[in-house]
Amino acid sequence: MDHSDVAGDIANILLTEEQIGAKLDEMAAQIDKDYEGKDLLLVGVLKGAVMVMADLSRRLHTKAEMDWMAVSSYGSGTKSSGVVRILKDLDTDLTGRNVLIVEDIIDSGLTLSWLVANLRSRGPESVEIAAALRKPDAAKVEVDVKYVGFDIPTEFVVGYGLDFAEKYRNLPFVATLAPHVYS
Ligand SMILES: O=P(O)(O)OC[C@H]1O[C@H](OP(=O)(O)OP(=O)(O)O)[C@H](O)[C@@H]1O
Ligand SMILES: Nc1nc2[nH]cnc2c(=O)[nH]1
Ligand SMILES: [Mg+2]
Repeated sequence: MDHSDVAGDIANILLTEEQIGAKLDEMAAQIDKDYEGKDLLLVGVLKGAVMVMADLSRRLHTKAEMDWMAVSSYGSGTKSSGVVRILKDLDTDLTGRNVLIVEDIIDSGLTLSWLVANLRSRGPESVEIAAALRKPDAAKVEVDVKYVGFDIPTEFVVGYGLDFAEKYRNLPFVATLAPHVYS
């Protein structure tokens, strides 16, 4: 195996591509029910949410717009700094809109609690959250999540949009990394 092959860096696969796909089917069906007859604006949080946005939005029958925000609280490390910065703001005016924030993971909850408050201050009709993953035991602030894929243990995971130092986002599954990767 050469050093560009990621297989040797994976310790444990927590969620397979099939498991993620089946869960997104359920989440999309529920969102379709809840937003029937309403306008829907999906707000993806770059960069981690790219995969879940692509896969969840393509399962919806509801007419939806998409916009993107980039906020960062992690930098290149594995711990949240608690400081959220807007790196790229929305292009869309949220006045009167039904906003559904699409996220890859809720860990401490700091990113989303900040983001929900920020978006709510812009005069939307509603703001809800859809997240593929959540770490219940890592919560530092409670975040009210309407649609959640999987609750996972408090371990640093990569794949399906989630990176370590910008790598591993392109893995189709969610996994932990082998210890040698961190040293
Ligand atoms: O609940 P929290 O502890 O706040 O963590 C969750 C956030 O951290 C990650 O983003 P990150 O800031 O690493 O940027 P990225 O999406 O570009 O990887 C992840 O994509 C969430 O947005
Ligand atoms: N890659 C990655 N980013 C995160 N951001 C918050 N929690 C995590 C995690 O477990 N993995
Ligand atoms: Mg993110």
